[in-house]
Amino acid sequence: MDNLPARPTYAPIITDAPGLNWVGPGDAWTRAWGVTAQQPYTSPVLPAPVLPAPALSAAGTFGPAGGSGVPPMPSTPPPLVPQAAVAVLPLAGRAQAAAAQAGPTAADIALVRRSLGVLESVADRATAHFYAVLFLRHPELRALFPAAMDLQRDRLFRALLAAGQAADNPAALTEYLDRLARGHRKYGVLNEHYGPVGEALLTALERYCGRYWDPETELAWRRIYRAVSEVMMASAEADARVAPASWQAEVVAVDRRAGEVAVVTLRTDQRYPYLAGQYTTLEVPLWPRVWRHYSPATAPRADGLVTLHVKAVPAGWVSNALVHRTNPGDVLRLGPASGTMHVDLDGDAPLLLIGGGTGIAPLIAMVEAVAEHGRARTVEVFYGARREQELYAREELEALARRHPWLAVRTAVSEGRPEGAGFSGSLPAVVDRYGPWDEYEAFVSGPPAMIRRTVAVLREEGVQGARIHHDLADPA
Ligand SMILES: NC(=O)C1=CN([C@@H]2O[C@H](COP(=O)(O)OP(=O)(O)OC[C@H]3O[C@@H](n4cnc5c(N)ncnc54)[C@H](O)[C@@H]3O)[C@@H](O)[C@H]2O)C=CC1
Repeated sequence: MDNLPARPTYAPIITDAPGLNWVGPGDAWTRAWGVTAQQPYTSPVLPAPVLPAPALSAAGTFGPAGGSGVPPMPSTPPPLVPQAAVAVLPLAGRAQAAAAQAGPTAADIALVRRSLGVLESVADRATAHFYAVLFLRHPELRALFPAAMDLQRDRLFRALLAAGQAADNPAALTEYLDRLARGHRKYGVLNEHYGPVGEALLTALERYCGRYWDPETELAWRRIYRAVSEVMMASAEADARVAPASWQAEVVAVDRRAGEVAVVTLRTDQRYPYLAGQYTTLEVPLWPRVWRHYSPATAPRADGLVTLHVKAVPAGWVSNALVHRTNPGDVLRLGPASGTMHVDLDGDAPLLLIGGGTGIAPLIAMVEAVAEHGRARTVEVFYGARREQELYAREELEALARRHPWLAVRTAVSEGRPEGAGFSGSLPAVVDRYGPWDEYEAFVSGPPAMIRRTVAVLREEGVQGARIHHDLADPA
């Protein structure tokens, strides 16, 4: 314990925002989150860096998507020792335990992949069984998860698949788990949660792998789960030394625009680190533990403000809360930024930025980043919407183009008649008309179908895959 780092202190950088300097019961945060004065107060600004230990879930994994139901942190952080994750899956015999402590082998990976293949067709039922077992045995863990578990179930299985697929590429797996662990800190996951999660997982696997479940497969899963847990605990611990688990963000403006879109500006309690083009995860007080992705539409700013573009989608819990029920003074929470869509500001390759609907947000942030810090380079923006009146960011883009001669902005509408110099047609088709783009670094953002179609068009035009960037996990 002596060699644990000193607990970091986070000083709020914003001192003039009434909602942001939480100090205890009765402040804006506790009011927003409905925490009563009687409840033990856990500082949202300075969560104890207690080696939080995610269990595979949310942004694509095991484990809870927890938020306000963060359990009280133990007063003494559990030590992070290599054996910690082994203890999460107690084994019957000593020999078995020793076998499980060995690192995963190539044969283990093959067995785990085989069982994932078996599970694919029953993923829904297996995941539901996993959660049922978990909550039955450990009802206290239910509070870490959102009320509606549908998306959560899908995420668990996708995370298992991703981990299984990357299992024989240690660098890729570690990178994936590191990201996962950082993203899971906001859920309030602790080291001690790994045990119950691992047990429930094995129970569900055993039930749904049928005749493909045998002692070798079980041992393979134990070894892999142990390795995964260790990496995640270590990553979470390392992250806790340098960053909070989440950021409080006070809403300073909500600018409602056409097409059910709102431009929401936030002031975070302390510097929110991100690169232009990346996305954040966001939770609203109305729907605790439900997190959604949104891309900042501004490059990181000196005043610390972060602007998001949000479209209220039918039955979208978070998006409707943001567009219709959020006002200045409300306090939201942000998770750490993620995503590989960002520009190399030292480069000078021309950029092709293709944004559909609110997918234009991260591309505006990139244009700002290039304008502020980049080198001279050509930047071509294609901005599409279904109808002319839904081009809610058009004026902003045109103002940027007037200011920067290296920037060209073209708009396209796929339904109805375009105004002025705008194009008619789907965004991928319009982009196709303007090629060739093979010298360009392309960034594509928007609805998944539009991204897929645009990536296909760019590939047909000869743009190398490595030069096409987007956030879609599976563009195929
Ligand atoms: N980093 C990213 O990739 C980001 C993605 N988004 C996503 O962007 C989407 C925006 O949604 P809306 O504003 O409702 O967009 P929308 O549905 O109104 O469509 C926007 C544009 O995409 C085109 N499009 C839509 N479906 C298409 C298809 N199947 N083939 C070709 N083109 C198609 C439309 O013609 C239009 O030009 C959301 O799903 C949001 O999650 C938002 C921000 C960042």
